[in-house]
Amino acid sequence: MSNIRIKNSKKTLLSDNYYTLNKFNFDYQMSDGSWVHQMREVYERGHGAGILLYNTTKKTVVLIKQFRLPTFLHDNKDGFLIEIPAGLLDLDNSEQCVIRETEEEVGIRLKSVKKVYEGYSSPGVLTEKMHFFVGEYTDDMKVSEGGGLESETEDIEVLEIPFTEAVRMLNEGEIVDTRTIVLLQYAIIHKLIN
Ligand SMILES: Nc1nc2c(ncn2[C@@H]2O[C@H](COP(=O)(O)OP(=O)(O)O[C@H]3O[C@H](CO)[C@@H](O)[C@H](O)[C@@H]3O)[C@@H](O)[C@H]2O)c(=O)[nH]1
Ligand SMILES: [Mg+2]
Repeated sequence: MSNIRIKNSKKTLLSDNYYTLNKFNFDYQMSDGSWVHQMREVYERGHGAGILLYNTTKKTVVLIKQFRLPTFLHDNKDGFLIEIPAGLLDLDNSEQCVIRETEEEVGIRLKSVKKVYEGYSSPGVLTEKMHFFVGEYTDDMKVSEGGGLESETEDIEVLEIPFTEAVRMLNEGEIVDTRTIVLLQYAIIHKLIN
């Protein structure tokens, strides 16, 4: 059996307002070799990068809080979510993107970052691949208040909190953003802060 298990793919545009939603009709070869017809909707909004900022002296991390409409529409009472700083990749590479987003969102100017994972955000429906970073910060890297771009009507609260408090929030279900969960777990596993 060939590695390529789909054929006769036909794409139909459903929406291209801000990002792009397409419907795909295609034939899919099942594991037993038979062919079936399938339809899937796929949302294309590019790729993303996010970072866990940590300070080994103060034993703190920097997270952000912002309104996320989809969470408000489902279960998240006031719609505000605690997250890692993150953004959509423009034409730049993921390191440059995450350094730019860090300065825009939390006002910290990083010199270097470390990529730790790449992973699909929601592979059943989104094309997006997320690039995960960690970065060490110190107080002298603070260059502004952050808060996001006014031109994009971003409204971001910056939270610098003890790592132990972030871990408590993770364990008690107060942090419900998957990307933030992933990087806090990375920090625990790799003992970024002792
Ligand atoms: N007008 C309009 N503006 C939009 C829309 N969607 C997004 N935007 C604008 O695009 C900006 C995107 O900000 P970024 O910081 O680049 O992205 P992000 O929303 O933080 O996304 C990050 O987190 C997502 C997880 O929720 C990730 O999916 C994404 O890859 C990235 O890491 C928003 O502030 C907003 O101004 C829309 O439908 N309409
Ligand atoms: Mg963002």
